[in-house]
Amino acid sequence: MTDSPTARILIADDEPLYLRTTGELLRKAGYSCECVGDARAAVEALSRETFDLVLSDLNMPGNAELELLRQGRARWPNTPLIVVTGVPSLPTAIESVRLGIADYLLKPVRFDDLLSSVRRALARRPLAPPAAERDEIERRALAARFPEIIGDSPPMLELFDVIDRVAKTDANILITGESGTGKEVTARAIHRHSPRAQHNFQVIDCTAVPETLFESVLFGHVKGSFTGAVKDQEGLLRRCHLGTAFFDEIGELPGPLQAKLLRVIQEQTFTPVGKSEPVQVDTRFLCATNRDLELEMNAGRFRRDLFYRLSVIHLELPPLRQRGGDVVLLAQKFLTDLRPNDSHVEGFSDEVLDCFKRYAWPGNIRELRNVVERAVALERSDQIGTSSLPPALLASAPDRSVRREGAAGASREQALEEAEHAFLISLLQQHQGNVSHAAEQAGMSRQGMHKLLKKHAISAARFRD
Ligand SMILES: Nc1ncnc2c1ncn2[C@@H]1O[C@H](COP(=O)(O)OP(=O)(O)OP(=O)(O)O)[C@@H](O)[C@H]1O
Repeated sequence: MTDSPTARILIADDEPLYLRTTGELLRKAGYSCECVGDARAAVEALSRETFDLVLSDLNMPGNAELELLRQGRARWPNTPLIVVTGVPSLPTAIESVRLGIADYLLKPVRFDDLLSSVRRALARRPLAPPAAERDEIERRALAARFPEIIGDSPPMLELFDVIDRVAKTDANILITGESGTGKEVTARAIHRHSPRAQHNFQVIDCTAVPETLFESVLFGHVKGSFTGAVKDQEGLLRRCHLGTAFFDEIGELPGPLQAKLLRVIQEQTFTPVGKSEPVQVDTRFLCATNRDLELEMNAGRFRRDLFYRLSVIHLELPPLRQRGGDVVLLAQKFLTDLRPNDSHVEGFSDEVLDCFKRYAWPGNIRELRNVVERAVALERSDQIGTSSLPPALLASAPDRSVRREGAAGASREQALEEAEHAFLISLLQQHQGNVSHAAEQAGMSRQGMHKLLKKHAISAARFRD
C-alpha cells in the first residue's frame, strides 16, 4: 500500500511538548494522529482500533522492558513501528532491530527526517488483506479465544464479542436460553476470561439441593446446629471467595431462599447455620435459567429486586436451530470426543447431516451430544448413517425411505432409553411442564426428576404454554 494522506498514526511519548508538536506537524502533513503519554495507553489504543503506523519513544512509563515494542510486534505484526528515542543505547537498538522495527531515530529529530521515515515506513507496509479476508481473520481470532465454546455462526460471534467485554467487569450476569444451549459453558468461559480466573468457579444447582438443606449447603453450618449436623461444614459460598458463584436454574429457587440470596448479593456477607458472626465474601454472581423470569415475576414467583441485582448484564443464548452451520461443527466435535479409540466410525453420511440441519433440536446441544453418543455406539460401518439416529430425528428427514428405516439395530438399553424418554414427555404433557407434579406422579423426588430430564435433554419449559 502506498502512503495515503489519511493514514492513521499513533504517537506514544511522555514528553508533552514533543508529543503535541509532532502530532500537529503530522496532522498538517495530512495524517490523522492519536497522541498518548505512556506505553499502556498505546497498547490500549492499538487494541481498540487499527493504526497504519506507530511512532514510539522508548524511555516512557510502562515501557521499562520495551513492552510496547514487544507486544506491538507480536500482536500487530503488520503495523510498522518507528522508534524515536532521546536515550539511545546499543542493547535497545539491537533489540529494536531484532523485533523488526521500521526505523530507529534519535532525538532531537528534524521534522523533515521524521516525515521521510514515516513515508518510507508507510510505503513499505505489507498490503492489508481485503476487507472480507480481514473480517474472516478477526472472526477466527475471536472464536479462538473461546476454544471451549464451539461455533462460529453470527449469533455466536456476537456472543463471543460480548463475553470478551463483560468478562473483565465484576457485573453480575444473568444467562438465559433454552435448556442445553450452553449456559453453564458460557458461565465458565466468562469466569476463565475474568480477573477472578485464578480462583474457584463454584456451581450451585438450585434444583439439586433440597429446600430444607439449602441454607446449610450454601452458608455452611456448625456441628450440632441441627439434627444430622455431625461436624462443622464449610458452605459453597465460602469456597468461591474471590472467585465466581454460578447459580444454575435460578428460576427454581423457592421464595424464602430468594430473599436470603438477595441479602448475600447486596451485602456480600452470610451467616453460617448455628453461628451469629457473619462471614464476608468477595464473589461475583453468574446465574442461569431457562424459565422466562419476566413471566415468573409477573406471577409473583420470582422477586423483582433479586432479578435486577442478578441481571446487571443479560445474555440470551440462541437455540441450536438458529445457529446455522454450528450444528455440523458441534456434531463433528462430539464425534471426535466420544468415539472410543478402537472405533471404526469416521464421519456422518450426507443424509445424517441433512437431518441434523433440518431438525429443531428442542434439547439443543445436550440433545445433539446424546444423539451422537448413541449413534457412535450403534453404528457398524465407518460412517454414521440414518439407521443409527433416533426416531424423532428421522421424522425430520426429507426422504420417506429414510424415515421408515428407523432405529432397526437398537439394543435393549437403547429401546429402554427411548421408552423412558417417551414416558417423560407424556408426563410433562399431562402436567403442563410442572416438574413437581410430574415427579410426584412418577414416584420420584423433584431433584431426581430434574436430573432425569437433563439426561434426556428434555426441557420442561416447552410444555408450559
Ligand atoms: N458451544 C458449545 N460447544 C461445545 N459444547 C457445548 C457448547 N454448548 C454446550 N455444550 C455442551 O452441551 C451440554 C449442555 O451444555 P450446558 O450444560 O452448558 O447447557 P445449559 O444451557 O446450561 O443447560 P441447562 O439449561 O439444561 O442447565 C454440555 O455437555 C456442554 O458441554
